[in-house]
Amino acid sequence: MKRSYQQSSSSGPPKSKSRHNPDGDAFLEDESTKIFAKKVADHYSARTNQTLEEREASPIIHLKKLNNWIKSVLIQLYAKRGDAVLDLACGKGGDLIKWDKAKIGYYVGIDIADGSIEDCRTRYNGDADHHQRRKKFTFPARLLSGDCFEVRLDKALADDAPFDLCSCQFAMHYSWSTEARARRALANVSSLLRPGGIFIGTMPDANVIVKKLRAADGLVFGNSVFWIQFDDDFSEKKFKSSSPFGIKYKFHLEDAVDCPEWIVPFSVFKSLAEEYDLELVFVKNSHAFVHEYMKKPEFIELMRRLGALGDGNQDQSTLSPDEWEVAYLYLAYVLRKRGQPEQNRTSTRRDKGKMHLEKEDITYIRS
Ligand SMILES: C[S@@+](CC[C@H](N)C(=O)[O-])C[C@H]1O[C@@H](n2cnc3c(N)ncnc32)[C@H](O)[C@@H]1O
Repeated sequence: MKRSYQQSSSSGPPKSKSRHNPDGDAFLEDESTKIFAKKVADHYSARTNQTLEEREASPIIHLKKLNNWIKSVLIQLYAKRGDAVLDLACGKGGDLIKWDKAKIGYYVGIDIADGSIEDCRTRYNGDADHHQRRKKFTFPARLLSGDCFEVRLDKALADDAPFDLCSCQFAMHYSWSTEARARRALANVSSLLRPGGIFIGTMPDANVIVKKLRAADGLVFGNSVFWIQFDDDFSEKKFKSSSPFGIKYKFHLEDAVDCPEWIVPFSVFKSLAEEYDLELVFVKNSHAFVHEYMKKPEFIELMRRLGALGDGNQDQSTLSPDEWEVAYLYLAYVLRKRGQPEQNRTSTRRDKGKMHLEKEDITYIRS
């Protein structure tokens, strides 16, 4: 039975008036939720592609490389040849090469930021890759622009599902502004994954953020590359377990992020996911993730190639302590959709995608 977390929230977060309809289907959003979703979309849409030189000069270049390593490890662990992949909040398509290396069979990417989807399209086509011109991707693709934490995706993607793997990298926390959005996010993942399908992701680690908040003098903390600021509403630094949604903070990461985000208490995420038949395989803070997978030769070699810790040769540069502290703010998770995989899964879905995407091929889904 679905439980609503908002029943006893007479004070404290969330301030939002959104409500989960216990019947399950109708979700109402209030204006402030829409405004914040638009703020997030505008922020990411406005971020332009960097040249290789600009990227290498970034104060968080090694953190970006470390995050790419974490995503690559997740993809290498769970993506199989021929898989149909759904990339929720795909951004500018920064993971396309990783999917290509995993030899997936079909890719659907969706993001709320129109500008990012357009960049993803050009990157997929190989027209304007800012890193290098590369050979064509080997999998057909489809791109959509829309709010994947608000819109029902099962209808928009009826011809593309079921997916073998769903990925949501550094984005699930944007769904946690209200219970309705958090549920929509998980309902979308669950309804689109096949039984036995895998959901991989990365998001902020609420335990670490709250611990740092409590250790700080005021409501702001950070270092040379990031700061996090909570509103006065949270001056007591206490969070009710009955109100786990809408705990907003402002996140600034040099050369990357500057927008509102929401705390995702992992225990709530885990139990809400179970309501949608998604069972936890593992969760690991990024530090523990690095320690665990840096024991394996293939991932040590991948780290060397990506250069997150420097290239081990003449290059003396490496991840700074401040970047390593930012890495600690994140965790990686893997969930599995309950049920047994079907023996003979039909794969007509790859015919739905194209190998070259025109502007008109992008589907705009609006609520
Ligand atoms: C930190 S970026 C990560 C992008 C990509 N997943 C990656 O790892 O490179 C967060 C992304 O989430 C997207 N996003 C935020 N809210 C969203 C929503 N409601 N629906 C779809 N995408 C959303 C942003 O537009 C942005 O591209």
